[in-house]
Amino acid sequence: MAIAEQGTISIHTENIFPIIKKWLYSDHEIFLRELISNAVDAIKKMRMVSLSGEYSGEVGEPEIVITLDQDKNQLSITDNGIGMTAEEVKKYINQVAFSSAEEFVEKYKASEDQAIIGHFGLGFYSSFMVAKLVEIDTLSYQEGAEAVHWSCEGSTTFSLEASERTERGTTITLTLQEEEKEYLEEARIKQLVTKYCDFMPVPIKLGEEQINKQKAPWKESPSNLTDEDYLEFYRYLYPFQEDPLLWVHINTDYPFIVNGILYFPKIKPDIDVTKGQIKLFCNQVFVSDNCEEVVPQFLLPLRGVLDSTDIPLNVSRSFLQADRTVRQIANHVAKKVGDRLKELYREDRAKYISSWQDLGTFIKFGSINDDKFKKQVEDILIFRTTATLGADVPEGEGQEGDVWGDDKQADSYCTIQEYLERNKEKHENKVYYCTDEVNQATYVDLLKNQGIEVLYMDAFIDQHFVPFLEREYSDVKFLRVDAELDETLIDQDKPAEIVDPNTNQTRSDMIKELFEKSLNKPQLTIRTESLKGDNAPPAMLLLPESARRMQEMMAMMQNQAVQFPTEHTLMVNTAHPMIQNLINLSQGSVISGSGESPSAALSKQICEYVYDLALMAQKGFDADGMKSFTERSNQMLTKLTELAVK
Ligand SMILES: Nc1ncnc2c1ncn2[C@@H]1O[C@H](COP(=O)(O)OP(=O)(O)OP(=O)(O)O)[C@@H](O)[C@H]1O
Repeated sequence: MAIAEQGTISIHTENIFPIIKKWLYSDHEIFLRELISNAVDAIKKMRMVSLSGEYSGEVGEPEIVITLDQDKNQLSITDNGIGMTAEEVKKYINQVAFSSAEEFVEKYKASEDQAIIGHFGLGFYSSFMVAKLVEIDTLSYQEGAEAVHWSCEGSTTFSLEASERTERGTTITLTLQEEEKEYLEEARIKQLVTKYCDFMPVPIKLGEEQINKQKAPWKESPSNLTDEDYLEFYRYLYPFQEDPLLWVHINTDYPFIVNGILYFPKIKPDIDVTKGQIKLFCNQVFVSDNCEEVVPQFLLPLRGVLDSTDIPLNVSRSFLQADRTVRQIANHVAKKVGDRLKELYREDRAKYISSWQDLGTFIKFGSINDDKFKKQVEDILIFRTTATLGADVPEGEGQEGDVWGDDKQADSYCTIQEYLERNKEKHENKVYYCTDEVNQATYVDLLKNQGIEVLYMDAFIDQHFVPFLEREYSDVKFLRVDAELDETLIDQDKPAEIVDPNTNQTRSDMIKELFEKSLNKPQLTIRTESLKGDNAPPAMLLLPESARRMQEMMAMMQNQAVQFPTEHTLMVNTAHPMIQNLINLSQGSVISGSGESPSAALSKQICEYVYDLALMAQKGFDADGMKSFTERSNQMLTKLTELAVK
């Protein structure tokens, strides 16, 4: 079809009112935030005009007063700001979406701390979400200005007339709709002022009483704040919570403006890392608790306040995420957080270490999630080690409850790089780690006694962090202490002694066979080695790293507890005197009638017992295992006592 007509689609203002009323903001309560923001702006503008010398009269103490009139069903907000002339009312109020803020700021070139809140020229109209009648009573600061009264009942018609007002400033009076009467309750208004306007820089009064805190600590210079000030602010924002570990004060005005105080709380295991607790402000006006779009995910466990006029807050979430400035701000905040951690590491190592349990979770989570952050913190990512590296903590500084315990003996911590460097000669590109200090104690001891250093990776997050480290250090092998025997633990020099000339069997072969027969578990691999060191146990279980990981992964995917791997190795220490005795015992010549000799039966029982003990060192027993272990123990003790009394 040929184009018959072209034109411009016209929008009628009549259509705009219902939209404002219904959909401008889904939350009706924010009308109060908008009107108070306008009042604060008017007061700031007055100060600016006065500073510019354009106004020489008294500015007076700034204040905003909220009045509630139950009888008239009215809520009003009065400020002693700049006021408006009839011309300004026509220009700024009648023309919806024509904000004077840009124009004003351009004219007076506002300094940063005087920044104006309003930008869009729609905030005022949000009052129609709750009011059936809105009135403005205003007198401009300008010489010779006449007070005016504007009123509108939520249609496109308004009336503008002269007013009796004699005081400079503006009063906005809302006659509330029937279903919005909650805004006549003092408690509701106080709650809203605390939520949105608590830190606005002008006293807000309900009658005689000031109901906002007014001071915004994040706008202060850090040098003016003491530790107690920071803690007090935290307790105010998050009452009944444990004090934070540390904080970072962000004060940036180039290339974007962002102020804030972020706190590191103690991290609870049940913390929801998808929900942020940082409060977003725009020019000291509370905007939202949803900081998920503005700060990188790994920073979500942090708490506190971020305030920026450069975050476009009236836009959709997806737009926010894609916004370049927002991304820059997010990166900047992350960098500041990293810097603060590095500063603590440098300047107060003892505190860093004593807070490591919480900071570590955060730093590891951040490293996994953000490459830039990882690079920033990799030199301060530490692990507790079995090596004694000299005191990280000066003598006498240990406190009860600190990681180095009551005996003031500091645990040592080091980075992966330091570990690798230090152990290069002994075992290049291998990291031995322990995930459970209690259950893996035997293995850790064995390695420690042979001078092999072990790192503790026993934090909740380490299960995910070890695979991450493996990707990072691709040529390094990470071995859990029970995964493999290090060559240095094995006495290689012991000659394979042939003890049975008929079969050519060595002692090791015989031990292996004895255990295989006695235990009769096809999935269990028996391995024999002669271990160095007097304290080496008679036997221990080895869980191959890859099989164990696979099991852990499956358990995680199915949301089940990790099962003990059925495929494992019982490593029998042929150098242990008990194992050596066992061979002699199994070959014992006592034959009693038909069947097994008593000594062979006893050696079988001891084999089972040795396996029990090795299992117990790893994971403990289930109910059946415990029962047979107790039975076996009692039988063995009975035999021992029989021997003793003979
Ligand atoms: N209490 C007041 N005193 C003086 N001028 C006011 C007052 N309230 C509103 N105005 C004027 O009306 C204009 C429009 O206000 P409105 O709240 O609609 O938009 P805004 O504050 O500029 O932007 P936003 O939509 O972000 O709130 C303001 O820019 C200001 O010039």
